[in-house]
Amino acid sequence: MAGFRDEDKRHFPLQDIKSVVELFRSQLSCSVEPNLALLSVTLGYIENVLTNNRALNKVDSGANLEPIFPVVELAPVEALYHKFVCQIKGSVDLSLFTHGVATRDLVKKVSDVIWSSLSRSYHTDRAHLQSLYSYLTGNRLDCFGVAFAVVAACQVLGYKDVHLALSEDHAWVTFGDKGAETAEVTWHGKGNEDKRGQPISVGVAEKSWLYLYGFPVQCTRSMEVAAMVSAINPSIDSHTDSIEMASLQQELLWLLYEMGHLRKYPMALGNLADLEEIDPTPDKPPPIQLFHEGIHAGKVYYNNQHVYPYTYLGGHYYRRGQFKDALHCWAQAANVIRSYNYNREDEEIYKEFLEIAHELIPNMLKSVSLSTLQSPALSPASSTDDSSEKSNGRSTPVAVPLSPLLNDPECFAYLLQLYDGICQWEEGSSTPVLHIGWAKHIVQSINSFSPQVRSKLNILLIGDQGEVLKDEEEEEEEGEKDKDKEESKTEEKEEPKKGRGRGSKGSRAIAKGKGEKN
Ligand SMILES: FC(F)c1nnc(N2CCN(c3ncnc4sc(CC(F)(F)F)cc34)CC2)s1
Repeated sequence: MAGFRDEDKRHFPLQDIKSVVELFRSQLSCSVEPNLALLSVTLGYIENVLTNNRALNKVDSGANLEPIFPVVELAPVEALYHKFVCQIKGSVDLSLFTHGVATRDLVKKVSDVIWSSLSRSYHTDRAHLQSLYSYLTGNRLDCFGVAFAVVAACQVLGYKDVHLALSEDHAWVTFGDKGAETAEVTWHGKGNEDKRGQPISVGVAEKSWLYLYGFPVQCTRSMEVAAMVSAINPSIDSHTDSIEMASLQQELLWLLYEMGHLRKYPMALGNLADLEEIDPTPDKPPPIQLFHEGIHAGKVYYNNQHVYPYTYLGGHYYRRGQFKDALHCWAQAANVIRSYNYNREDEEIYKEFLEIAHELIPNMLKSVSLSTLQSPALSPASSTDDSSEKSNGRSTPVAVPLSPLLNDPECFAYLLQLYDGICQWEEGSSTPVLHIGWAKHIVQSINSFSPQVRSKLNILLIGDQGEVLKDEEEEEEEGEKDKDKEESKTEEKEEPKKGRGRGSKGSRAIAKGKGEKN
Protein backbone atom coordinates (compact mmCIF):
# COMPACT_ATOMS: atom_id res chain seq x y z
CA MET A 1 0.00 0.00 0.00
CA ALA A 2 1.76 3.14 -1.15
CA GLY A 3 1.46 6.46 0.65
CA PHE A 4 0.22 9.60 -1.10
CA ARG A 5 0.69 9.50 -4.84
CA ASP A 6 2.21 12.50 -6.62
CA GLU A 7 -1.16 13.87 -7.70
CA ASP A 8 -2.21 13.80 -4.02
CA LYS A 9 0.99 15.47 -2.82
CA ARG A 10 0.38 18.49 -5.02
CA HIS A 11 -2.59 19.48 -2.81
CA PHE A 12 -0.23 19.95 0.15
CA PRO A 13 0.25 22.03 2.14
CA LEU A 14 -3.50 22.17 2.68
CA GLN A 15 -4.42 25.82 3.34
CA ASP A 16 -8.22 25.85 3.36
CA ILE A 17 -11.40 23.82 3.00
CA LYS A 18 -11.20 23.85 -0.80
CA SER A 19 -7.78 22.19 -0.82
CA VAL A 20 -9.04 19.41 1.48
CA VAL A 21 -12.06 18.88 -0.78
CA GLU A 22 -9.76 18.66 -3.82
CA LEU A 23 -7.53 16.11 -2.05
CA PHE A 24 -10.59 13.97 -1.32
CA ARG A 25 -11.84 14.41 -4.89
CA SER A 26 -8.56 13.15 -6.32
CA GLN A 27 -8.50 10.22 -3.88
CA LEU A 28 -12.11 9.32 -4.78
CA SER A 29 -11.72 9.82 -8.53
CA CYS A 30 -8.73 7.69 -9.38
CA SER A 31 -8.64 4.04 -10.33
CA VAL A 32 -6.75 3.05 -7.17
CA GLU A 33 -9.07 2.89 -4.16
CA PRO A 34 -9.03 5.82 -1.70
CA ASN A 35 -6.44 5.47 1.06
CA LEU A 36 -8.51 5.33 4.27
CA ALA A 37 -5.57 5.72 6.65
CA LEU A 38 -4.15 8.79 4.88
CA LEU A 39 -7.54 10.54 4.68
CA SER A 40 -8.43 9.69 8.29
CA VAL A 41 -5.09 11.05 9.59
CA THR A 42 -5.60 14.23 7.55
CA LEU A 43 -9.14 14.81 8.86
CA GLY A 44 -8.14 13.99 12.44
CA TYR A 45 -5.20 16.41 12.26
CA ILE A 46 -7.45 19.28 11.09
CA GLU A 47 -10.21 18.42 13.61
CA ASN A 48 -7.65 18.39 16.40
CA VAL A 49 -6.40 21.88 15.54
CA LEU A 50 -9.85 23.40 14.94
CA THR A 51 -11.62 21.94 17.98
CA ASN A 52 -8.95 22.23 20.64
CA ASN A 53 -10.24 25.14 22.69
CA ARG A 54 -6.65 25.55 23.95
CA ALA A 55 -5.96 28.23 21.40
CA LEU A 56 -8.91 30.26 20.17
CA ASN A 57 -9.35 29.56 16.47
CA LYS A 58 -9.39 33.22 15.70
CA VAL A 59 -6.84 35.99 15.86
CA ASP A 60 -8.57 39.21 16.80
CA SER A 61 -6.96 41.59 14.35
CA GLY A 62 -9.25 44.44 15.39
CA ALA A 63 -11.48 44.83 12.38
CA ASN A 64 -12.28 41.28 11.48
CA LEU A 65 -11.69 37.91 13.11
CA GLU A 66 -9.42 35.88 10.82
CA PRO A 67 -10.34 32.21 11.28
CA ILE A 68 -7.16 30.16 11.37
CA PHE A 69 -7.55 27.11 9.14
CA PRO A 70 -4.44 25.07 9.90
CA VAL A 71 -1.75 24.79 7.24
CA VAL A 72 -1.42 21.02 6.90
CA GLU A 73 2.05 20.10 5.70
CA LEU A 74 2.60 16.78 3.93
CA ALA A 75 5.41 15.65 6.23
CA PRO A 76 3.53 15.21 9.54
CA VAL A 77 0.63 13.47 7.80
CA GLU A 78 2.88 11.04 5.95
CA ALA A 79 4.90 10.45 9.12
CA LEU A 80 1.77 9.38 11.00
CA TYR A 81 0.67 7.25 8.03
CA HIS A 82 4.01 5.42 7.96
CA LYS A 83 3.80 4.91 11.71
CA PHE A 84 0.44 3.14 11.12
CA VAL A 85 1.83 1.04 8.23
CA CYS A 86 4.90 -0.03 10.25
CA GLN A 87 2.83 -0.92 13.31
CA ILE A 88 0.31 -2.99 11.32
CA LYS A 89 2.84 -4.71 9.04
CA GLY A 90 5.14 -5.24 12.00
CA SER A 91 2.42 -7.00 14.01
CA VAL A 92 0.82 -9.23 11.38
CA ASP A 93 2.97 -11.97 9.87
CA LEU A 94 1.29 -12.25 6.48
CA SER A 95 3.12 -15.49 5.70
CA LEU A 96 0.66 -17.12 8.11
CA PHE A 97 -2.30 -15.98 6.04
CA THR A 98 -3.50 -16.83 2.56
CA HIS A 99 -3.34 -14.16 -0.10
CA GLY A 100 -6.51 -13.07 -1.85
CA VAL A 101 -9.46 -12.79 0.51
CA ALA A 102 -9.17 -12.39 4.28
CA THR A 103 -9.91 -15.12 6.81
CA ARG A 104 -11.60 -14.87 10.21
CA ASP A 105 -8.23 -15.46 11.87
CA LEU A 106 -6.70 -12.54 9.94
CA VAL A 107 -9.56 -10.18 10.81
CA LYS A 108 -9.43 -11.23 14.48
CA LYS A 109 -5.62 -10.80 14.50
CA VAL A 110 -5.90 -7.25 13.12
CA SER A 111 -8.65 -6.44 15.63
CA ASP A 112 -6.38 -7.75 18.43
CA VAL A 113 -3.48 -5.57 17.22
CA ILE A 114 -5.65 -2.41 17.33
CA TRP A 115 -7.35 -3.47 20.57
CA SER A 116 -4.13 -4.27 22.46
CA SER A 117 -2.51 -0.97 21.49
CA LEU A 118 -5.33 1.16 22.92
CA SER A 119 -4.44 2.91 26.18
CA ARG A 120 -5.60 1.03 29.25
CA SER A 121 -8.19 3.37 30.59
CA TYR A 122 -9.90 6.35 29.00
CA HIS A 123 -13.42 7.77 28.59
CA THR A 124 -14.49 6.16 25.34
CA ASP A 125 -17.57 8.38 24.96
CA ARG A 126 -15.52 11.53 24.52
CA ALA A 127 -15.46 13.44 21.24
CA HIS A 128 -12.66 13.29 18.64
CA LEU A 129 -11.75 9.63 19.24
CA GLN A 130 -12.99 8.43 15.84
CA SER A 131 -9.94 8.96 13.58
CA LEU A 132 -6.56 7.32 13.04
CA TYR A 133 -5.01 10.64 14.15
CA SER A 134 -6.46 10.00 17.63
CA TYR A 135 -5.25 6.39 17.49
CA LEU A 136 -1.69 7.27 16.39
CA THR A 137 -1.16 10.27 18.66
CA GLY A 138 -3.17 9.20 21.70
CA ASN A 139 -3.84 5.44 21.42
CA ARG A 140 -7.51 6.20 21.93
CA LEU A 141 -10.50 5.22 19.76
CA ASP A 142 -14.26 5.07 20.27
CA CYS A 143 -16.24 2.00 19.22
CA PHE A 144 -16.75 3.22 15.65
CA GLY A 145 -13.08 4.22 15.47
CA VAL A 146 -11.90 0.68 16.33
CA ALA A 147 -14.00 -0.85 13.53
CA PHE A 148 -12.81 1.81 11.09
CA ALA A 149 -9.16 1.26 12.10
CA VAL A 150 -9.48 -2.50 11.49
CA VAL A 151 -10.76 -1.86 7.95
CA ALA A 152 -8.02 0.72 7.28
CA ALA A 153 -5.40 -1.73 8.60
CA CYS A 154 -6.70 -4.53 6.35
CA GLN A 155 -6.47 -2.12 3.42
CA VAL A 156 -2.81 -1.45 4.32
CA LEU A 157 -2.23 -5.24 4.34
CA GLY A 158 -3.70 -5.43 0.83
CA TYR A 159 -7.09 -7.03 1.61
CA LYS A 160 -9.67 -5.43 -0.70
CA ASP A 161 -12.51 -7.63 0.60
CA VAL A 162 -12.59 -6.37 4.20
CA HIS A 163 -15.30 -3.71 4.48
CA LEU A 164 -17.14 -1.74 7.15
CA ALA A 165 -20.71 -2.77 7.97
CA LEU A 166 -22.79 -0.17 9.79
CA SER A 167 -26.05 -0.41 11.70
CA GLU A 168 -27.67 2.62 13.34
CA ASP A 169 -25.66 2.11 16.53
CA HIS A 170 -22.95 -0.47 15.87
CA ALA A 171 -20.18 -1.30 13.40
CA TRP A 172 -18.52 -4.53 12.31
CA VAL A 173 -16.77 -5.93 9.22
CA THR A 174 -17.63 -8.14 6.26
CA PHE A 175 -14.99 -10.15 4.43
CA GLY A 176 -14.39 -13.24 2.25
CA ASP A 177 -15.92 -14.15 -1.10
CA LYS A 178 -18.70 -11.70 -1.99
CA GLY A 179 -18.29 -10.24 1.54
CA ALA A 180 -20.43 -13.10 2.79
CA GLU A 181 -18.59 -13.45 6.12
CA THR A 182 -19.14 -11.10 9.09
CA ALA A 183 -17.11 -10.50 12.26
CA GLU A 184 -17.39 -8.37 15.37
CA VAL A 185 -14.21 -6.29 15.75
CA THR A 186 -15.17 -3.72 18.39
CA TRP A 187 -17.25 -3.37 21.55
CA HIS A 188 -20.78 -2.01 21.89
CA GLY A 189 -22.38 0.08 24.60
CA LYS A 190 -21.65 0.00 28.32
CA GLY A 191 -21.02 -3.13 30.34
CA ASN A 192 -21.42 -5.53 27.43
CA GLU A 193 -18.68 -8.11 26.92
CA ASP A 194 -17.22 -7.56 23.43
CA LYS A 195 -17.87 -10.39 20.97
CA ARG A 196 -14.81 -9.74 18.81
CA GLY A 197 -14.11 -12.48 16.27
CA GLN A 198 -17.65 -13.87 16.36
CA PRO A 199 -19.95 -13.68 13.32
CA ILE A 200 -23.00 -11.42 13.53
CA SER A 201 -25.63 -14.14 12.99
CA VAL A 202 -26.75 -14.41 16.64
CA GLY A 203 -27.53 -10.69 16.84
CA VAL A 204 -29.67 -10.84 13.72
CA ALA A 205 -31.55 -13.91 14.91
CA GLU A 206 -32.49 -12.11 18.14
CA LYS A 207 -34.40 -9.58 15.99
CA SER A 208 -32.64 -6.74 17.82
CA TRP A 209 -32.64 -3.28 16.21
CA LEU A 210 -28.86 -3.17 16.80
CA TYR A 211 -28.29 -5.54 13.86
CA LEU A 212 -31.12 -4.19 11.67
CA TYR A 213 -32.46 -7.64 10.82
CA GLY A 214 -29.45 -8.28 8.59
CA PHE A 215 -29.89 -5.05 6.61
CA PRO A 216 -26.86 -2.96 7.69
CA VAL A 217 -25.11 -0.45 5.45
CA GLN A 218 -22.46 -2.50 3.60
CA CYS A 219 -19.72 0.01 2.77
CA THR A 220 -17.61 0.26 -0.35
CA ARG A 221 -14.25 2.05 0.02
CA SER A 222 -15.94 5.32 -0.99
CA MET A 223 -18.71 4.75 1.57
CA GLU A 224 -15.99 4.14 4.16
CA VAL A 225 -14.74 7.62 3.24
CA ALA A 226 -18.34 8.83 3.73
CA ALA A 227 -18.38 7.18 7.16
CA MET A 228 -15.15 8.94 8.23
CA VAL A 229 -16.59 12.25 6.99
CA SER A 230 -19.89 11.60 8.83
CA ALA A 231 -17.81 10.85 11.92
CA ILE A 232 -16.24 14.33 11.87
CA ASN A 233 -17.14 16.01 15.14
CA PRO A 234 -16.98 19.81 14.88
CA SER A 235 -17.71 20.42 18.58
CA ILE A 236 -15.21 22.51 20.55
CA ASP A 237 -17.24 22.16 23.75
CA SER A 238 -20.83 21.26 24.60
CA HIS A 239 -22.00 24.75 23.55
CA THR A 240 -19.72 25.58 20.62
CA ASP A 241 -18.94 24.11 17.22
CA SER A 242 -16.02 24.99 14.96
CA ILE A 243 -17.67 26.67 11.98
CA GLU A 244 -14.71 25.74 9.79
CA MET A 245 -14.86 22.06 10.77
CA ALA A 246 -18.65 21.90 10.26
CA SER A 247 -18.26 23.60 6.88
CA LEU A 248 -15.49 21.15 5.86
CA GLN A 249 -17.78 18.25 6.82
CA GLN A 250 -20.64 19.79 4.84
CA GLU A 251 -18.55 20.35 1.69
CA LEU A 252 -17.05 16.85 1.85
CA LEU A 253 -20.53 15.36 2.24
CA TRP A 254 -21.67 17.33 -0.86
CA LEU A 255 -18.67 15.99 -2.79
CA LEU A 256 -19.59 12.43 -1.77
CA TYR A 257 -23.27 13.12 -2.55
CA GLU A 258 -22.50 14.38 -6.04
CA MET A 259 -20.29 11.34 -6.69
CA GLY A 260 -23.22 9.10 -5.71
CA HIS A 261 -21.56 7.65 -2.62
CA LEU A 262 -24.38 8.63 -0.22
CA ARG A 263 -27.09 6.92 -2.28
CA LYS A 264 -27.18 3.86 0.00
CA TYR A 265 -26.23 5.65 3.23
CA PRO A 266 -29.34 7.09 4.93
CA MET A 267 -27.56 8.44 8.04
CA ALA A 268 -24.98 10.35 5.98
CA LEU A 269 -27.85 11.91 4.00
CA GLY A 270 -29.48 12.83 7.33
CA ASN A 271 -26.20 14.32 8.62
CA LEU A 272 -25.91 16.46 5.48
CA ALA A 273 -29.55 17.54 5.75
CA ASP A 274 -29.03 18.57 9.40
CA LEU A 275 -26.00 20.66 8.40
CA GLU A 276 -27.96 22.25 5.52
CA GLU A 277 -30.81 23.13 7.90
CA ILE A 278 -28.32 25.07 10.03
CA ASP A 279 -26.39 26.71 7.18
CA PRO A 280 -27.89 26.16 3.69
CA THR A 281 -25.48 25.93 0.75
CA PRO A 282 -26.71 28.06 -2.21
CA ASP A 283 -28.06 26.17 -5.25
CA LYS A 284 -28.16 22.81 -3.47
CA PRO A 285 -31.19 20.55 -2.88
CA PRO A 286 -33.10 21.51 0.30
CA PRO A 287 -32.84 19.45 3.51
CA ILE A 288 -36.34 18.05 2.98
CA GLN A 289 -35.21 16.37 -0.25
CA LEU A 290 -32.14 14.85 1.42
CA PHE A 291 -34.24 13.44 4.27
CA HIS A 292 -36.63 11.96 1.70
CA GLU A 293 -33.71 10.40 -0.18
CA GLY A 294 -32.59 8.82 3.10
CA ILE A 295 -36.01 7.30 3.66
CA HIS A 296 -36.22 6.16 0.05
CA ALA A 297 -32.82 4.47 0.41
CA GLY A 298 -34.04 2.78 3.60
CA LYS A 299 -36.98 1.38 1.69
CA VAL A 300 -35.17 0.41 -1.50
CA TYR A 301 -31.93 -1.04 -0.07
CA TYR A 302 -32.68 -1.97 3.53
CA ASN A 303 -36.17 -3.45 3.49
CA ASN A 304 -37.40 -0.38 5.41
CA GLN A 305 -35.80 -1.76 8.58
CA HIS A 306 -33.97 1.49 9.46
CA VAL A 307 -35.58 3.84 12.01
CA TYR A 308 -33.31 6.93 11.88
CA PRO A 309 -34.32 8.04 8.36
CA TYR A 310 -37.79 8.71 9.81
CA THR A 311 -36.71 10.30 13.09
CA TYR A 312 -34.29 12.60 11.21
CA LEU A 313 -37.13 14.22 9.28
CA GLY A 314 -39.68 14.19 12.11
CA GLY A 315 -37.22 16.27 14.12
CA HIS A 316 -36.76 18.63 11.16
CA TYR A 317 -40.54 19.10 10.97
CA TYR A 318 -40.71 19.51 14.75
CA ARG A 319 -38.07 22.26 14.73
CA ARG A 320 -40.02 24.05 11.99
CA GLY A 321 -43.33 23.74 13.89
CA GLN A 322 -44.86 21.39 11.30
CA PHE A 323 -46.23 19.22 14.07
CA LYS A 324 -48.67 17.10 12.05
CA ASP A 325 -45.91 16.01 9.68
CA ALA A 326 -43.65 15.33 12.65
CA LEU A 327 -46.28 13.10 14.26
CA HIS A 328 -46.73 11.25 10.97
CA CYS A 329 -42.99 10.66 10.77
CA TRP A 330 -42.76 9.35 14.32
CA ALA A 331 -45.71 7.03 13.66
CA GLN A 332 -43.77 5.60 10.72
CA ALA A 333 -40.65 5.22 12.87
CA ALA A 334 -42.73 3.20 15.32
CA ASN A 335 -44.05 1.20 12.41
CA VAL A 336 -40.46 0.10 11.74
CA ILE A 337 -39.53 -0.67 15.35
CA ARG A 338 -42.65 -2.80 15.86
CA SER A 339 -41.06 -5.60 13.82
CA TYR A 340 -38.13 -5.89 16.28
CA ASN A 341 -37.82 -7.40 19.72
CA TYR A 342 -36.35 -5.04 22.32
CA ASN A 343 -32.94 -6.15 23.53
CA ARG A 344 -30.76 -4.65 26.27
CA GLU A 345 -28.31 -3.43 23.61
CA ASP A 346 -31.03 -1.40 21.83
CA GLU A 347 -30.90 1.40 24.40
CA GLU A 348 -30.09 4.16 21.88
CA ILE A 349 -33.31 3.74 19.92
CA TYR A 350 -35.25 3.37 23.18
CA LYS A 351 -33.92 6.79 24.20
CA GLU A 352 -34.98 8.17 20.81
CA PHE A 353 -38.60 7.09 21.30
CA LEU A 354 -38.51 8.18 24.94
CA GLU A 355 -37.46 11.70 23.91
CA ILE A 356 -40.24 11.82 21.29
CA ALA A 357 -42.96 10.65 23.71
CA HIS A 358 -41.81 12.33 26.89
CA GLU A 359 -40.36 15.60 25.61
CA LEU A 360 -41.17 16.48 22.01
CA ILE A 361 -44.86 15.52 21.93
CA PRO A 362 -45.68 17.09 25.34
CA ASN A 363 -43.87 20.28 24.24
CA MET A 364 -45.80 20.21 20.97
CA LEU A 365 -49.18 19.76 22.67
CA LYS A 366 -48.36 22.49 25.15
CA SER A 367 -47.28 24.93 22.47
CA VAL A 368 -50.42 24.42 20.35
CA SER A 369 -52.65 24.86 23.42
CA LEU A 370 -50.79 28.04 24.42
CA SER A 371 -51.00 29.46 20.89
CA THR A 372 -54.76 28.82 20.90
CA LEU A 373 -55.17 30.58 24.23
CA GLN A 374 -53.18 33.53 22.97
CA SER A 375 -54.97 33.69 19.62
CA PRO A 376 -56.41 37.18 18.95
CA ALA A 377 -60.01 35.95 18.82
CA LEU A 378 -59.77 35.05 22.46
CA SER A 379 -57.97 37.99 24.02
CA PRO A 380 -60.72 40.25 25.64
CA ALA A 381 -59.13 43.56 24.48
CA SER A 382 -59.52 42.82 20.83
CA SER A 383 -62.73 40.80 21.04
CA THR A 384 -65.54 42.63 19.21
CA ASP A 385 -68.38 40.69 20.80
CA ASP A 386 -68.52 41.63 24.48
CA SER A 387 -71.89 40.02 24.97
CA SER A 388 -70.50 37.98 27.85
CA GLU A 389 -69.74 41.29 29.67
CA LYS A 390 -73.23 42.73 29.05
CA SER A 391 -75.28 39.74 29.90
CA ASN A 392 -74.33 39.19 33.50
CA GLY A 393 -71.88 41.96 34.34
CA ARG A 394 -69.28 39.27 35.03
CA SER A 395 -67.21 37.83 32.25
CA THR A 396 -68.22 34.23 31.64
CA PRO A 397 -65.35 32.01 30.61
CA VAL A 398 -65.08 31.81 26.81
CA ALA A 399 -64.96 28.21 25.62
CA VAL A 400 -61.41 27.81 24.28
CA PRO A 401 -61.49 26.05 20.92
CA LEU A 402 -58.81 23.39 20.61
CA SER A 403 -56.05 24.00 18.10
CA PRO A 404 -56.53 22.44 14.65
CA LEU A 405 -53.92 19.83 15.58
CA LEU A 406 -55.99 18.62 18.55
CA ASN A 407 -59.11 18.58 16.40
CA ASP A 408 -57.47 16.60 13.62
CA PRO A 409 -58.37 12.90 13.71
CA GLU A 410 -55.35 12.06 11.52
CA CYS A 411 -53.02 13.51 14.16
CA PHE A 412 -54.77 11.46 16.80
CA ALA A 413 -54.38 8.38 14.60
CA TYR A 414 -50.64 9.07 14.21
CA LEU A 415 -50.28 9.33 17.99
CA LEU A 416 -52.00 5.97 18.41
CA GLN A 417 -49.84 4.38 15.72
CA LEU A 418 -46.72 5.67 17.48
CA TYR A 419 -47.72 4.09 20.77
CA ASP A 420 -49.04 0.95 19.12
CA GLY A 421 -45.70 0.42 17.39
CA ILE A 422 -43.85 0.79 20.67
CA CYS A 423 -46.23 -1.64 22.38
CA GLN A 424 -45.75 -4.22 19.63
CA TRP A 425 -41.98 -3.70 19.92
CA GLU A 426 -42.29 -4.79 23.54
CA GLU A 427 -44.39 -7.84 22.73
CA GLY A 428 -42.22 -10.94 22.60
CA SER A 429 -39.16 -9.05 23.88
CA SER A 430 -36.81 -10.31 26.56
CA THR A 431 -36.68 -6.85 28.11
CA PRO A 432 -39.71 -4.64 28.90
CA VAL A 433 -39.93 -1.30 27.12
CA LEU A 434 -42.79 0.59 28.76
CA HIS A 435 -43.04 1.60 32.40
CA ILE A 436 -45.55 3.66 34.40
CA GLY A 437 -43.93 6.90 33.24
CA TRP A 438 -44.97 6.03 29.70
CA ALA A 439 -48.60 5.48 30.77
CA LYS A 440 -48.67 8.98 32.26
CA HIS A 441 -47.58 10.51 28.96
CA ILE A 442 -49.85 8.30 26.86
CA VAL A 443 -52.92 9.33 28.92
CA GLN A 444 -51.86 13.01 28.93
CA SER A 445 -51.32 13.03 25.17
CA ILE A 446 -54.57 11.21 24.34
CA ASN A 447 -56.52 13.46 26.69
CA SER A 448 -55.21 16.52 24.87
CA PHE A 449 -57.34 15.61 21.87
CA SER A 450 -61.01 16.59 21.78
CA PRO A 451 -63.64 13.98 22.66
CA GLN A 452 -65.19 14.50 19.19
CA VAL A 453 -61.96 13.59 17.46
CA ARG A 454 -61.49 10.56 19.64
CA SER A 455 -64.98 9.30 18.80
CA LYS A 456 -64.53 9.99 15.08
CA LEU A 457 -61.54 7.70 14.78
CA ASN A 458 -62.22 5.04 12.17
CA ILE A 459 -59.37 2.65 11.67
CA LEU A 460 -59.33 1.09 8.20
CA LEU A 461 -57.29 -2.06 7.70
CA ILE A 462 -54.74 -1.74 4.92
CA GLY A 463 -53.36 -5.01 3.50
CA ASP A 464 -49.70 -5.62 2.71
CA GLN A 465 -50.31 -4.56 -0.89
CA GLY A 466 -51.82 -1.32 0.38
CA GLU A 467 -55.38 -2.43 -0.42
CA VAL A 468 -58.10 -1.43 2.02
CA LEU A 469 -59.46 -4.47 3.86
CA LYS A 470 -63.03 -4.13 5.07
CA ASP A 471 -65.42 -6.89 6.26
CA GLU A 472 -69.11 -6.84 5.13
CA GLU A 473 -70.39 -5.90 8.56
CA GLU A 474 -68.12 -2.89 8.55
CA GLU A 475 -69.18 -2.14 4.95
CA GLU A 476 -72.88 -2.06 6.01
CA GLU A 477 -72.04 0.01 9.06
CA GLU A 478 -70.05 2.32 6.80
CA GLY A 479 -73.05 2.63 4.46
CA GLU A 480 -75.26 3.63 7.40
CA LYS A 481 -72.81 6.20 8.62
CA ASP A 482 -72.27 7.78 5.18
CA LYS A 483 -76.01 8.27 4.75
CA ASP A 484 -76.61 10.39 7.81
CA LYS A 485 -73.25 11.95 8.41
CA GLU A 486 -70.93 13.82 6.04
CA GLU A 487 -68.05 13.91 8.50
CA SER A 488 -64.85 12.73 7.01
CA LYS A 489 -63.64 9.45 8.38
CA THR A 490 -60.03 9.22 9.36
CA GLU A 491 -58.46 6.95 6.85
CA GLU A 492 -55.07 5.48 7.03
CA LYS A 493 -53.35 6.75 3.88
CA GLU A 494 -52.16 3.97 1.61
CA GLU A 495 -48.73 5.39 0.99
CA PRO A 496 -47.96 7.44 4.12
CA LYS A 497 -46.09 10.67 3.40
CA LYS A 498 -42.36 10.20 3.80
CA GLY A 499 -40.08 11.68 6.21
CA ARG A 500 -39.10 11.81 9.85
CA GLY A 501 -36.33 13.30 11.79
CA ARG A 502 -34.68 13.58 15.12
CA GLY A 503 -35.67 15.47 18.20
CA SER A 504 -34.75 19.03 18.96
CA LYS A 505 -31.00 18.41 18.91
CA GLY A 506 -28.78 19.13 15.92
CA SER A 507 -26.69 16.44 14.30
CA ARG A 508 -25.13 14.02 16.73
CA ALA A 509 -21.74 12.38 17.02
CA ILE A 510 -21.43 9.18 15.06
CA ALA A 511 -20.51 6.86 17.89
CA LYS A 512 -21.52 6.47 21.50
CA GLY A 513 -18.82 5.40 23.85
CA LYS A 514 -19.11 2.97 26.67
CA GLY A 515 -17.84 5.03 29.58
CA GLU A 516 -14.62 3.71 31.18
CA LYS A 517 -12.60 1.44 28.94
CA ASN A 518 -12.19 -1.70 30.99
F1 LIG B 1 -32.53 10.24 13.36
C1 LIG B 1 -32.08 11.19 14.14
F2 LIG B 1 -32.54 11.00 15.38
C2 LIG B 1 -30.59 11.13 14.20
N1 LIG B 1 -29.78 12.17 14.25
N2 LIG B 1 -28.47 11.86 14.25
C3 LIG B 1 -28.24 10.54 14.25
N3 LIG B 1 -27.03 9.97 14.24
C4 LIG B 1 -25.93 10.78 13.78
C5 LIG B 1 -24.86 10.12 13.15
N4 LIG B 1 -24.81 8.68 13.21
C6 LIG B 1 -24.13 8.02 12.24
N5 LIG B 1 -23.92 8.72 11.11
C7 LIG B 1 -23.31 8.11 10.07
N6 LIG B 1 -22.88 6.84 10.12
C8 LIG B 1 -23.05 6.14 11.25
S1 LIG B 1 -22.59 4.53 11.59
C9 LIG B 1 -23.18 4.57 13.19
C10 LIG B 1 -23.08 3.42 14.12
C11 LIG B 1 -21.65 3.32 14.63
F3 LIG B 1 -21.27 4.45 15.20
F4 LIG B 1 -20.81 3.03 13.63
F5 LIG B 1 -21.56 2.34 15.54
C12 LIG B 1 -23.72 5.78 13.47
C13 LIG B 1 -23.67 6.68 12.37
C14 LIG B 1 -25.56 8.06 14.27
C15 LIG B 1 -26.95 8.54 14.28
S2 LIG B 1 -29.71 9.67 14.21
